[in-house]
Amino acid sequence: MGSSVEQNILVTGGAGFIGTHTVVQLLKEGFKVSIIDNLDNSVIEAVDRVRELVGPDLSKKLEFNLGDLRNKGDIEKLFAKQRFDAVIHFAGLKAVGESVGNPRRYFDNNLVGTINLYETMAKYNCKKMVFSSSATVYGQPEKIPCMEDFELKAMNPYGRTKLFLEEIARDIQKAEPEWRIVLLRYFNPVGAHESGRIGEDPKGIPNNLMPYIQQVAVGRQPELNVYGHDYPTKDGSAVRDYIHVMDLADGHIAALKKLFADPEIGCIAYNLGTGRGTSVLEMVAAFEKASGKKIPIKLCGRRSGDATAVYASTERAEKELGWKAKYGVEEMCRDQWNWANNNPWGYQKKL
Ligand SMILES: NC(=O)c1ccc[n+]([C@@H]2O[C@H](COP(=O)([O-])OP(=O)(O)OC[C@H]3O[C@@H](n4cnc5c(N)ncnc54)[C@H](O)[C@@H]3O)[C@@H](O)[C@H]2O)c1
Ligand SMILES: O=c1ccn([C@@H]2O[C@H](COP(=O)(O)OP(=O)(O)O[C@H]3O[C@H](CO)[C@H](O)[C@H](O)[C@H]3O)[C@@H](O)[C@H]2O)c(=O)[nH]1
Repeated sequence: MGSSVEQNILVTGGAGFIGTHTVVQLLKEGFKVSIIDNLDNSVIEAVDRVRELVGPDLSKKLEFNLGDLRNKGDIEKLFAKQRFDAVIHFAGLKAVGESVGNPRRYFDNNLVGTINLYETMAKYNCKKMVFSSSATVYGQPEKIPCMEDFELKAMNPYGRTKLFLEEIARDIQKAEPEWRIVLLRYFNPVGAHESGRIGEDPKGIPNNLMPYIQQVAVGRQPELNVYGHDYPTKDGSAVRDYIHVMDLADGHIAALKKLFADPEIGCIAYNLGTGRGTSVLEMVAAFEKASGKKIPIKLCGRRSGDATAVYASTERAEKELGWKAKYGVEEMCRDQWNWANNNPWGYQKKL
């Protein structure tokens, strides 16, 4: 199982939703992990639970550093004291609506933070990077499934940061061919670790579908607004490619292994999705079945900027990374409910 030589991975944003799940898998695979996170959208309790999940021995290989990527000195401190073999870069802001109202915050955090990271990596000759991109770079795709070589476009400032950061990665690698960069375009990450100990815990009222459904199920919200019921889809609601966060975590391990194994990889994008589309109403029904709870819904108008149907072509990831999603919507809802039921207020003890 474990890697033959113990490789040391810097995980930015490792206290967050996808970060915590990936760190669990990295430690189990035998990697050493250093997290840097400013806890802007996460809590230290999440990292404590990662430690609890992997046990005391593997926990010794996990280090948490409070730091902000916008502050180059915070990154520099880490690189000055240890060698990193690669970086998995999750840290970033991700709320579409907030990015429309406050684009400078998004450009500062996501762009400046990432540029600081590249500068420091280059200085210390660490030139392997796995970057969190998003299906948002496909905009409103003209065709589905989305293939990695489709034309890219951004629909909002958040999406623009992902698009710019993809372009920046391609430019850096072109100018300095020794860089190896994998851009992972996540579709819609949902679910939680099967233990129910870690999961998604958004601050404030959730924007995304599954955290919202989860809060309705535990009584924190009265009903779900279904945005759009007149789309040209099977039931009129919009279709997305939901992917279990543990599958996503394993996708990062596969990407990392590819980075280490393939000197010719250059800078390449991979979709991480299941290749299957599920409508909002189908997701509600699946969650009701998994939880045994009724989710009251209100049919509303479309949410501005939403695409009708988006799902991934998974061919490239399957062929080149040897990775394929294992879980379906049933397991996603089962694990999301297990997390919600055990932690109705997320990582908070009580409100
Ligand atoms: N969850 C999704 O739906 C989704 C979809 C596509 C892409 N992504 C991308 O994946 C990445 C991880 O997403 P997530 O869902 O785990 O989000 P998250 O908010 O749970 O995790 C991001 C983490 O980064 C930290 N962070 C933010 N800015 C930072 C900075 N300047 N310095 C240090 N730490 C900082 C936050 O505190 C948080 O712990 C993000 O880049 C996001 O844009 C997420
Ligand atoms: O309360 C809600 C929330 C969402 N939806 C609907 O559920 C679907 C999924 O919405 P999400 O907000 O969960 O996800 P999106 O597909 O809109 O976007 C998410 O996934 C994208 C990748 O595909 C980007 O990464 C983006 O940043 C991220 O928010 C959409 O049709 C949306 O209108 C509702 O009906 N009610």
